[in-house]
Amino acid sequence: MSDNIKVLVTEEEVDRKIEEIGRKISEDYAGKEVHLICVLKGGVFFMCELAKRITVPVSMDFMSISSYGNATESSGVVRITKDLDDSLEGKEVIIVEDIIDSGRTLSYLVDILQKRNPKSITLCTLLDKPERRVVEVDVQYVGFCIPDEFVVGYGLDYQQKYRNLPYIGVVQ
Ligand SMILES: O=P(O)(O)OC[C@H]1O[C@H](OP(=O)(O)OP(=O)(O)O)[C@H](O)[C@@H]1O
Ligand SMILES: Nc1nc2[nH]cnc2c(=O)[nH]1
Repeated sequence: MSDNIKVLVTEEEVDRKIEEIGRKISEDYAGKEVHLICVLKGGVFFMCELAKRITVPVSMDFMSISSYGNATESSGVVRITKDLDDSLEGKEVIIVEDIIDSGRTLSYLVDILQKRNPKSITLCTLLDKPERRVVEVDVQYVGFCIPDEFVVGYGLDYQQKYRNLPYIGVVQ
């Protein structure tokens, strides 16, 4: 049986927002190059669309961190399941996420990636659930602040389904 999904952010709103963030990053990094790091799997749709909107030179790498498994609540356990391919030495790094919830994943990531000597690390997320924050994280680029509801679409899954929805929705 398929679930009923209530639309929270439409495809048009997501597209417009990504264009806006892409423009802002291009202005902020004018004359520089950016190295985008995608946190798999959820961040992949957002990062690909965002990369297309950035006008300064872009390189990309991918990393997988497991913090949730198939549950809808954070276990607080974060582990690297796929590390980056490339060095971060001297790079202007932007970590791209689909969502920040407790903040544990990004806090952990920033800690370990800072040790690899990037020139800078900034954080970019499509969605933010500020009410859920357990660990403080300094996020420079936020698409939408959303209420404390479990959302799917645009990379976000419910039991591995719905990542391919072109909008953000809530499973009813
Ligand atoms: O702020 P936090 O509470 O740490 O939660 C955010 C993390 O949770 C989601 O990943 P998930 O573990 O669901 O993996 P997935 O992207 O492969 O679905 C999301 O992509 C973030 O990485
Ligand atoms: N799919 C999904 N993953 C999450 N990880 C943290 N919050 C969420 C959420 O609302 N939806």
